[in-house]
Amino acid sequence: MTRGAELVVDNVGVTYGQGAAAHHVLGGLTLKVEPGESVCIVGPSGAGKTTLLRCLSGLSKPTAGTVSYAGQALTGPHSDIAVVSQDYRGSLLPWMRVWDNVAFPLQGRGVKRAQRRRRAEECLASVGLRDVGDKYPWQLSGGMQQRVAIARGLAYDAPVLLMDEPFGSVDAQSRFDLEDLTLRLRRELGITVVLVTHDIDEAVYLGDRVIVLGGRPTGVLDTLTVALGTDRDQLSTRAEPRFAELRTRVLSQIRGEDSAATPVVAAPHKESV
Ligand SMILES: Nc1ncnc2c1ncn2[C@@H]1O[C@H](COP(=O)(O)OP(=O)(O)OP(=O)(O)O)[C@@H](O)[C@H]1O
Repeated sequence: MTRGAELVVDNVGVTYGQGAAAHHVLGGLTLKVEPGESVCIVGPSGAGKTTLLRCLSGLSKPTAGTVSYAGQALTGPHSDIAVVSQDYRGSLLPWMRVWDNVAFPLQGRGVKRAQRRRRAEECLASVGLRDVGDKYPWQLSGGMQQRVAIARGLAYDAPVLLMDEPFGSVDAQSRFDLEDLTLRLRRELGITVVLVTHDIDEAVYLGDRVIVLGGRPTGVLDTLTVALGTDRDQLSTRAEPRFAELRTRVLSQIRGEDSAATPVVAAPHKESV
């Protein structure tokens, strides 16, 4: 079961500033995301991953080219497209109870309170959180708060979920749990996931495809198909030789990009960018 429609980025360019101060971040960037696909986007810091995600969400308009959804150019936020960001602390409203935070997007649609509450509880249950609806976000752990942010992304019943480095601020165990949650939600709800991450292992673990960004201005450097099946497991999938091959390929590309940008680079301790 897949839902939603194709997202297409066609020859997109984004330039910040003007004249001598112009900074051409994205240039001629083209990619397509199929309904129900999980696509992970990696690239060096400052490559423009967040900028690209903002264009995909309709929150930013490209300077050149088009982003379209279901064959229509995006001119603003679309009700089919939900966004989950890294900064759950900034995105959850501390004075609202958890269920109200989750149901917040539905208020603007005129959904009645009782219905909002029911939907919020459903979404909280689907991210493994029950009996926390009446708490406040600050009464929950970081991992739980990020689950609440994901539940809010689901509240709209949007078939497309855009996630910007969503698990960057949680501990390692919560991160694994949230990765598995993302895989499960995608499988059960048939949603499309586009996820930006600095963690190459995470990109390979979660993606049907990994898109590597790079160049000046940034374009698509490589697209890897991750043929690791849909049933993935933190231990056995990561131990597969194919997994190691893919992460090595992505890492070497990103390291190449980094060393092109800065001649002196300290050796990273872990495979993240
Ligand atoms: N609103 C803005 N105005 C001016 N420059 C911006 C703006 N947003 C981003 N930039 C610049 O565009 C470049 C790309 O930023 P962006 O946040 O998209 O990169 P990123 O790949 O997501 O980075 P990181 O991996 O470090 O989060 C950076 O040089 C950044 O300083």
